[in-house]
Amino acid sequence: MSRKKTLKSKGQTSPSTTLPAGRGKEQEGKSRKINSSGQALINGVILPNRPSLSNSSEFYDLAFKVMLVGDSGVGKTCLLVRFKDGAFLAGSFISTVGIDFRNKVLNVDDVKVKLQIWDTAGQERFRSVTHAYYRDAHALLLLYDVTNKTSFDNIQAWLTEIHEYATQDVVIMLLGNKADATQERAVKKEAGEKLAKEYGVPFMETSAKTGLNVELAFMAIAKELKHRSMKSPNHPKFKLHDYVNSEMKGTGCCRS
Ligand SMILES: Nc1nc2c(ncn2[C@@H]2O[C@H](COP(=O)(O)OP(=O)(O)OP(=O)(O)O)[C@@H](O)[C@H]2O)c(=O)[nH]1
Ligand SMILES: [Mg+2]
Repeated sequence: MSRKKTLKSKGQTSPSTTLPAGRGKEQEGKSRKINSSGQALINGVILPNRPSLSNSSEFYDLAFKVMLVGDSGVGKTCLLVRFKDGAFLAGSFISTVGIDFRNKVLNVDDVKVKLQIWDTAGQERFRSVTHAYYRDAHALLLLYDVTNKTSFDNIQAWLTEIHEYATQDVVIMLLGNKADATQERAVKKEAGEKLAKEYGVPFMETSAKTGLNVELAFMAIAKELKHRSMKSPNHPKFKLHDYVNSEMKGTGCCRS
């Protein structure tokens, strides 16, 4: 496999992936408009141009799109900032408007895997914007907040939405965030485990505040996507559930 330096021209596909030409169902005809600057608008929200996976100057071998989804306030933006910058956004909560993305290249068993991570707005009014991006996603990190029972109860609805808009083989992982907030905890870890088992998805508790399992969540996704795209009879099968269960740390630790 040759290591590529990415090209800057628009519309090029990555070595590992092709971008679907179409968009999510919701976007078709419904409330999609183009403004005078040529930008796409859904329900009045300006959509950022979806960057090509290869549109960066970083070296990588494989590239994938990962989406963060879940109710507003569960900690999607904080999780991404912790992963990308190793910092925690404490203080006042600034809700994401529309959608944003950050890139990070991980070294997975000597293969450079670039994750383009899309941070979506959890607020209901931006839902149609989020729908438009599901189809391009290779993996979804679905978050709830362990201090907010409603965000946990809404996971089922999120999964229904995912099954409607995302591709069939999208990798899904369930994360119970804010595991550091022991005093305010409203959802037991066992409840998260049970729900994840019901839906057959891997699960872990995370904390954007302490960094608990944050690196692991993204690394596990990167490993799974890498193994899927490099399938070869000589490589032993990667088992995402087993990897997560063996590497996961419980609350009280500060793995980052
Ligand atoms: N204690 C604790 N607080 C957290 C954690 N992650 C996020 N928060 C806090 O939760 C609030 C919401 O975090 P965000 O990351 O902005 O939430 P979001 O999911 O991006 O919300 P939307 O953009 O509206 O969808 C902020 O006040 C954060 O400081 C965590 O791991 N532990
Ligand atoms: Mg946000």
